[in-house]
Amino acid sequence: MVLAVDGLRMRYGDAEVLHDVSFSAGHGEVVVLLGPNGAGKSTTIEILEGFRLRSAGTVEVLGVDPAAGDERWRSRLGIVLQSWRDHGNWRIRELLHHLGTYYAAYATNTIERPWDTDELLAAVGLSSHAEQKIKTLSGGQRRRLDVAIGIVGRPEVLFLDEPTAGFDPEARYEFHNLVRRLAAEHETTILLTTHDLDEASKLAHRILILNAGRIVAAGTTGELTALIAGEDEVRWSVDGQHFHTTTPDSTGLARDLFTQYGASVRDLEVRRASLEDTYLALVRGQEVAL
Ligand SMILES: Nc1ncnc2c1ncn2[C@@H]1O[C@H](COP(=O)(O)OP(=O)(O)OP(=O)(O)O)[C@@H](O)[C@H]1O
Repeated sequence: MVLAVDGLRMRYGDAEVLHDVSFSAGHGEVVVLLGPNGAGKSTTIEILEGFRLRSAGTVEVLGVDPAAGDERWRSRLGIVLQSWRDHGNWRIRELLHHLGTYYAAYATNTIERPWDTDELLAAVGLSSHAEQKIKTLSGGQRRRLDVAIGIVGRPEVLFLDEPTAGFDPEARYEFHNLVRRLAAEHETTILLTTHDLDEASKLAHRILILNAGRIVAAGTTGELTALIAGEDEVRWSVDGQHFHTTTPDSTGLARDLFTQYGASVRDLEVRRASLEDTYLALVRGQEVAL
């Protein structure tokens, strides 16, 4: 296992913010941590990065306890924090090149380090800004640079804390492709936090829903959606009259409609219970068939 977390607990003073969190992830797996503000996502990720010391439980990242990770171990991780602002006067290409030199000593027979600067600029869509000073970038461009800084050392594990906050739809789409590529071609294990359910659905091999410091559900989008034994919403029209109902068997309803009204059935629309329904039910503490 690349990530192995068992019985993780975290306390800030008297407040226990993580209670018995356990999960694992293998090579090339994309795991998404979803949860409301204050659920403990950043705390979890910061403990795995070795930035915070846990109160209890066992944690291993690439077989090493993050509390005891050395430089070689750190060189195998990529980290994109929620936000950091510095290096404003550096130019984009210079900074990436400079940061990359740190990783050269940690290249292996199978992993070439660092990532070639021009290839990296192209991968994050910053080629045309390479000579600009960082302080002149827009918010979304700055976030792309954060991602580039996170992956310049060709990490085996990548931690991304809300990486797409501020991205426009095209940047988000390209970023999703990049994440898939890193996982599929480079076998990078990725732990990502987001508030965007659509993003979680698109990227995750597995979603962990964290609420008030506990994992309240884990699984694929399909598995999580199935937890809500929801009724589908069905809309249609016949001869210009619009209808709307809910049913647990939308396929059967559609079959009956076509048998009865044939080609007069128009505008048929079925909305299945979504990840959003499950998520909202879980974080509002409603009963869900776990
Ligand atoms: N340094 C700290 N000292 C005390 N409490 C903290 C500290 N850092 C975080 N907390 C508390 O721990 C809890 C979890 O915070 P965390 O930042 O991990 O949540 P999150 O899920 O990442 O939230 P968000 O979605 O808002 O980023 C919150 O209640 C927060 O107030």
